[in-house]
Amino acid sequence: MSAPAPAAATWAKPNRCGVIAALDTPDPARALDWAAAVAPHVGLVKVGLELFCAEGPAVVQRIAMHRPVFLDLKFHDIPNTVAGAVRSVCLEPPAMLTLHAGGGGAMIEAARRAAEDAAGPRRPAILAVTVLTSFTTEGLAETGVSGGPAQQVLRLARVALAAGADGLVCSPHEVSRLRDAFGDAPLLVVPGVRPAGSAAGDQARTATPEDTARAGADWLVIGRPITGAADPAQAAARIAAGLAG
Ligand SMILES: O=c1ccn([C@@H]2O[C@H](COP(=O)(O)O)[C@@H](O)[C@H]2O)c(=O)[nH]1
Repeated sequence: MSAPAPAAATWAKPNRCGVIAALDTPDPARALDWAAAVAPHVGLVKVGLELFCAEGPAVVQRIAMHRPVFLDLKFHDIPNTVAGAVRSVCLEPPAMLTLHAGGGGAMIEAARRAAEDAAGPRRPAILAVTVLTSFTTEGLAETGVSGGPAQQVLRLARVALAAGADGLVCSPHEVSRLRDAFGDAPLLVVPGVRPAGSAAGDQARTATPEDTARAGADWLVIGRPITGAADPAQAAARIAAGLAG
């Protein structure tokens, strides 16, 4: 096991684009094995709905022994309820947490305030998920949103950043447009990343790690290309080396 990380690491914008490994499994032992294996090669590890719903908050603390945790539960509810959920997860604050930008400015402001009140300087970064990376233009139109993902991502980003979000979750396809519109300050955390030759699976708006980093991403969220590899540590090391190069 690598050296224990603080239960809640403070977050900051990285100097260079880094990797967050998504530990998507309902099995805590497997998640802990993956976390230990990839820890030397990644900046954070992601606990998402699958693991959190299976194991609850206790698993977050165990995973955080390896790397700081990006808690990706994508809150979306009325402001009062989201503020309560943020206070609950801030009993042991993760490094970053997510909510849906579509929840609106009042919800995001309430989340930010709750995180500050509950965790002070140890508060997690508040990241607003814009348009899920599995959406195509057609899929988005089915939900009543015309104009395509890029336009909607920019619209939601404006709301989220004005309401106090520290950063955004977007696909590789929107990174450079967000940088043009909002500059360097917002954290851009980007799933839908696929090393050359990896299966896209259900991801629709994808690009390679190198191209996504060049576009201006801060963190790449990568799951199956790492956890589905025969050797997850080697897969993570290869991606990290590609970014360093
Ligand atoms: O728009 C989004 C928001 C979050 N995710 C999460 O990222 C990982 C990606 O996993 P892969 O196996 O590399 O596809 C996964 O945990 C999602 O919940 C996303 O994909 N898109």
